[in-house]
Amino acid sequence: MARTEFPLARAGMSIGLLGGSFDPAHKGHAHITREALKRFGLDRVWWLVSPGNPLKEHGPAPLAERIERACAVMRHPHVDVTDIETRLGTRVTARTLAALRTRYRGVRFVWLMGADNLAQIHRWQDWRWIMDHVPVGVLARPGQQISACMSPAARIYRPYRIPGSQSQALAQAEAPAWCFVNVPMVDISSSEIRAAGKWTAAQSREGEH
Ligand SMILES: Nc1ncnc2c1ncn2[C@@H]1O[C@H](COP(=O)(O)OP(=O)(O)OP(=O)(O)O)[C@@H](O)[C@H]1O
Ligand SMILES: O=C(O)c1ccc[n+]([C@@H]2O[C@H](COP(=O)([O-])O)[C@@H](O)[C@H]2O)c1
Repeated sequence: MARTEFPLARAGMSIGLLGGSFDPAHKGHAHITREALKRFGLDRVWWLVSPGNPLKEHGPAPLAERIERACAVMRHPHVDVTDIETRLGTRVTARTLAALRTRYRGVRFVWLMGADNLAQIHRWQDWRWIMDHVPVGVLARPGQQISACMSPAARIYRPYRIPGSQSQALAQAEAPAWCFVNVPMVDISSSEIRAAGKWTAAQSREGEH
């Protein structure tokens, strides 16, 4: 369900944060969210529907539109679709994470992302702060395996990698800690949907390709 305020969370809970443009949300997002809940033993996942990726030149569709679609795509009792970054007034992930850690003392946050973002994270603002302060869960994405595993972030933080077989330990681990899980993959992207010029309900439902 969509949150119109900051979600509640108790100290000790582990919450995965999936940030994204969600322009639009699709079944790949829903799929990695379900896998992350299982593989990283998370209590909840919050989708952070971004006001706009700091590295993308063109702004996304209006936030309300993207949130509405995200809510249609992701229906799960342990997942919240949120506009937290707009409420915090930040679109830079390191700032978002710092603000959430202050606001939710005692909550264990895990940053979630697809393998394509592990390949690029070294271009994000204060990316080393993210890696040094928040456990990171990376989910396989078609065609991204090699670039992710050879990336600067993967190389620099190799000593802190938790094997996929121990993924349940990630949320309780002290950062730096990251884990790549080789989950079954769903080959779909928002850019592909935008290029096709339409969004259909079938693109949102898991199991339909
Ligand atoms: N099919 C997928 N498999 C694995 N991870 C995915 C998939 N689609 C999106 N993600 C991840 O979800 C997060 C949000 O993705 P985003 O909203 O940018 O969707 P996208 O499909 O990558 O969009 P675009 O094509 O516009 O770049 C990112 O961490 C991204 O890596
Ligand atoms: O903080 C940054 O510099 C930064 C640069 C690029 C992307 N991000 C975040 O990465 C997440 C995925 O972005 P996107 O547009 O690929 O869905 C989203 O939460 C963005 O805010 C963050």
